[in-house]
Amino acid sequence: MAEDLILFWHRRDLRIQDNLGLIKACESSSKVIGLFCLDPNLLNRDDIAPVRVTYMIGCLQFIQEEYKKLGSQLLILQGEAQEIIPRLARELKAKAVYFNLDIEPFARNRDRSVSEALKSIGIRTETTWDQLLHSPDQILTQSQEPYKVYTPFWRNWSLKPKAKPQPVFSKPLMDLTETEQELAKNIGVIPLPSAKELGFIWDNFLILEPGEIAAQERLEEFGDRALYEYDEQRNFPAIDGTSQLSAALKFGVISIRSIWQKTVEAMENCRSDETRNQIQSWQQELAWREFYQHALSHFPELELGAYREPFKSFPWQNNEQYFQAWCEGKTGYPIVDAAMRQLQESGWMHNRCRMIVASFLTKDLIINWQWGEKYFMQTLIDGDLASNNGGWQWSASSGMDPKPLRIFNPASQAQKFDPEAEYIRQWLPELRSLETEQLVTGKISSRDRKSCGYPDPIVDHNQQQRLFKQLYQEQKL
Ligand SMILES: Cc1cc2nc3c(=O)[nH]c(=O)nc-3n(C[C@H](O)[C@H](O)[C@H](O)COP(=O)(O)OP(=O)(O)OC[C@H]3O[C@@H](n4cnc5c(N)ncnc54)[C@H](O)[C@@H]3O)c2cc1C
Repeated sequence: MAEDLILFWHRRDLRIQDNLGLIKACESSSKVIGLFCLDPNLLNRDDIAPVRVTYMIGCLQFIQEEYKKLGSQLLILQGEAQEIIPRLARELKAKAVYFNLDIEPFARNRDRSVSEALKSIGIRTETTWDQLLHSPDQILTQSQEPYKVYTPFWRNWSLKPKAKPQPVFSKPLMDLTETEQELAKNIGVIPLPSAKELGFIWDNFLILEPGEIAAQERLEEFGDRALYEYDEQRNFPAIDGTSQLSAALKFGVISIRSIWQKTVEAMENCRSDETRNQIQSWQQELAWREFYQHALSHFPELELGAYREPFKSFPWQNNEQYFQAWCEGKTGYPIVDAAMRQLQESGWMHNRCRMIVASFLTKDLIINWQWGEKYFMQTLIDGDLASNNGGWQWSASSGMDPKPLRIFNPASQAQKFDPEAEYIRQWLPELRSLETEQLVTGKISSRDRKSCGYPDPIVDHNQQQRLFKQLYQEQKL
């Protein structure tokens, strides 16, 4: 008897190993064909970063090769998912379409439409949670409500047992027949295009090589080295002290279970509470990722604006020239500009600096955090709705958070976290000749600024901070 044909739809799980939905599909049949949809509803948005698409295409190329090794293939479709997937499934007489669940509002609506369209033609869908250690309905307060504050969420989440990664997957699979192959072509299966062919140009380096091998190697390397000093080093942008795995996590190029397992093994090997705390500090960051995904799943309205009611009508000043200067790294505040140049040139920014530039945009320039949120999505390799929205709302004080007003002083931040100005010099080479003291305090004379071709500060931090506080009080926030 011929094997049932199952389509496995990849989305934020661009890997073969420890992919729970894919494993489930392969348990039900040997004829599993991978599928990825280049959907214009996503690719034509105005907040897509060329660096992110470049990384994603590289990861797709990688799993195409992996499917070939298993004897099957990854089909690339171009078109609206709800239209083209049911058409392909019907033409190929697929028995079912399997996929892993997502929490983003767009994805949830799309998945509903795809599932309904498939159901109407008699094709089953099977779904699995894969991108989180705990799905949103597993972590609730005693009164079965979603958490709105991180610390109690962490207490509950950290105590729950966590699944281990699945054994290495190497089951041989069957491919399409020649006739099925022809049918697929007629439906609109295309060769994998390059990012450039899709209109996204990124000619700089990528902080992480695409594909699951590179992500696993990065995890190994980080786990053997920086993990044991994470808490001490994670706030210093000049130190290579964080994993830089965020893009791999965003696209599911590595599984969250294998990442967690690395921390469990590291905990087992450590001899002191001090080292345990360093590892736990990284676990807490992984929990922030889940906290924001749970929040967006329970409160999809977060995508559209401020969580806290009074912030919905905050009188942002939205000066477009200031915004331009911020984007280009020309505010005249060295730590802010260094961070924005890191973003432009590498498509990634250190977390400490994300907090500094977000505070500067909202509290010093008094510009709506949603402008910054969008700019980050347009430029970040790891741009992710839940984490980015969460990070921006945290910085703007508009989110679910008990401590509402945070204003970072750029000079104090630089003095504390880049005391030798190494990071500033790396990303602002025009300032390399200046004294460290000048760079971290930002106290640079107009004459020195001119001779380095570096702008005067566009605003005065103390003045703007007072103005922001006044506006904040007036809103009775
Ligand atoms: C304004 C702002 C915007 C942000 N936008 C994004 C974004 O678009 N995408 C994104 O992945 N992260 C975002 N973050 C969170 C954080 O800055 C990055 O996840 C982190 O810098 C990635 O570097 P890493 O992989 O070396 O992190 P590590 O320190 O090695 O942490 C490991 C992983 O934990 C997760 N993580 C760490 N910190 C956070 C956090 N604060 N919130 C949520 N998850 C976290 C990430 O998946 C990260 O890869 C944002 C933070 C702020 C303040």
